[in-house]
Amino acid sequence: MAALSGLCSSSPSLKPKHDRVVIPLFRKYSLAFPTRSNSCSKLSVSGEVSADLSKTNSVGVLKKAKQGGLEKDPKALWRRYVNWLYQHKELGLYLDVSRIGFSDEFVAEMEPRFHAAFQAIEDLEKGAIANPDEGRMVGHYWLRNAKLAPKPFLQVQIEKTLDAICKFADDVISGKIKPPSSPEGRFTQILSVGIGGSALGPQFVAEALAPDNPPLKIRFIDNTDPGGIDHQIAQLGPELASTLVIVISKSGGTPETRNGLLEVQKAFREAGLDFSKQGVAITQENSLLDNTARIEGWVARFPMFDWVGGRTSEMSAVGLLPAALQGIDIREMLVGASMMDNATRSSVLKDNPAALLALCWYWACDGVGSKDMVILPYKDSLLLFSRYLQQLVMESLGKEFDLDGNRVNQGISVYGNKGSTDQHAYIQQLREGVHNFFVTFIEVLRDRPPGHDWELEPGVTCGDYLFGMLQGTRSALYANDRESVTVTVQEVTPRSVGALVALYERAVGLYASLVNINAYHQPGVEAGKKAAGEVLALQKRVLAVLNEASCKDPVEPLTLEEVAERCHAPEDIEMIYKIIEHMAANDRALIAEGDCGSPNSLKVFLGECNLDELYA
Ligand SMILES: O=P(O)(O)OC[C@H]1O[C@H](O)[C@H](O)[C@@H](O)[C@@H]1O
Repeated sequence: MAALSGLCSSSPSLKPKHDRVVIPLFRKYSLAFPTRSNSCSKLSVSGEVSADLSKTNSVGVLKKAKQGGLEKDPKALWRRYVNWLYQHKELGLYLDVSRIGFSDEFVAEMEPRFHAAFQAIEDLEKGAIANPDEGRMVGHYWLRNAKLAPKPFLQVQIEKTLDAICKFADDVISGKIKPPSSPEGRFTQILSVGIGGSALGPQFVAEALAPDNPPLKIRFIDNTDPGGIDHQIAQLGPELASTLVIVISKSGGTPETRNGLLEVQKAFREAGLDFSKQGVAITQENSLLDNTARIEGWVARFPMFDWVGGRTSEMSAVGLLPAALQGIDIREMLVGASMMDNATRSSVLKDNPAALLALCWYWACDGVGSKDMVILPYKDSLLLFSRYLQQLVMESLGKEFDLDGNRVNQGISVYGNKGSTDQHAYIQQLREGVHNFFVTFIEVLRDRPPGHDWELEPGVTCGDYLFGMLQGTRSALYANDRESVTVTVQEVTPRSVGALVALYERAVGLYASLVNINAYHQPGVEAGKKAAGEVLALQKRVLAVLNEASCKDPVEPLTLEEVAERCHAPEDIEMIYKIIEHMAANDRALIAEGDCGSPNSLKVFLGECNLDELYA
């Protein structure tokens, strides 16, 4: 036992005697490697996709090497484990890639791609326009080490914002900044309104790190679901008077967030509270949200920077302000991230855990996303890590075109909750069913704070069971040729969480370079938003048509076809049916006669006629 804790501890006195000898991999091999333009079929943006394009994106030896199968000899496997084990001593973080079956030939063949990827990351950190489509720099790495920022004014912005966050959080927690009409005389709750990258990081960190009794408890409105919003507000009850509402939106114009804000402001009005005395905005300067907050005189405003993307904004005000208000040590989060950033700057593959992850992803997914990434933290507090990674990985990597305009339909699907809970849900399929995934186990060595554990049977604690479940599942999956990566941390602390975030941010950036895509834009998201806008515009036309018919005397009920005709949108009849069905279910003064199950039988009119609108 003593030997084990010595091996795994980050305490300097318990360090292993010999450092692992690192062989600079990229000097060892000098195999020829096809250039990117040779290795990828050149297709024009408008060109047809080759059915087998995916295979041309894989390095040549990939398929051949895979046919060899996974190493099963225990001695050879142990050698592989020891040979490839990555350790970050100071962070107490380990990465085991031995259960991914890549071969030395594959590693060698990936060398030129990694060279290019390391160069791209170096350029990005120096301020290159790493998001070419949007002409933006990508600077989330500067947030945890402002000295890296390419311009002095950026450095000042970062440091000033961090100081302002810490001071504001201290003032709120101490009661220096307080709500005007709360009996407690201080803020007790945070209601965070935001979506996507403006919610997922804060949600993950709150679940992972908030103390049992935080100075302020946090709740989230991360959708435009009226039921969900009502639930959050109802749960706050009278504590609305002591709730600090943080509205987070980089663009400051995201509809779901705007709606959440309007709903919360209505609740404040109804409770006789002044929202402006309890509202905080985190957004880009001069955005709609920023201007609203400034004009209405909200309690505080914090900036989001143009060069920080939503999904990599956890170390900006987006993640740091809510965390600080919950009593989480945000400077420690930044230290953890910065230490990991240093490690993942190495251009020696074996020394760079993010590069090792990217290598594993490429191998497991054939460089084309052919397998899903199942994230299994064996720790309840890390439950939301997979949801956080879903956006980070899928919004970054899920791209139709590569940087040369070839249609590649890249991406890696991410899902997972936690172990051992998931063992009683879907691990059956992972072990025996369709083989379309690889697993990432997240192992946390410390079960409980020192002095709190006890043996629930001789020699065995509750945490030993969790440990056994993880190891058992890893072995059972591997025995059936299911590959896995294991990331091990000592404890879930602000430092280790910061490091995990930074590890995956870098792995995504490197992997994006390996497959030659822009990880920092999200053109596909616009399509859904645009379509949603069109639905709402159509709904307004439907209402106008129905109003006109309903103002006639006698009222003229219309069939769906007639509504569609009068909206000049016969091709949208199905959408018109869905609009009417939704409005009818929500007491919108709309009367639908007939059977909703037989749409052609429906006749629709409004229960009241609005003459003002008719003649507007
Ligand atoms: O922070 P916001 O501007 O409100 O954006 C929130 C989210 O909106 C979009 O859907 C983007 O695809 C996400 O990357 C972003 O995080």
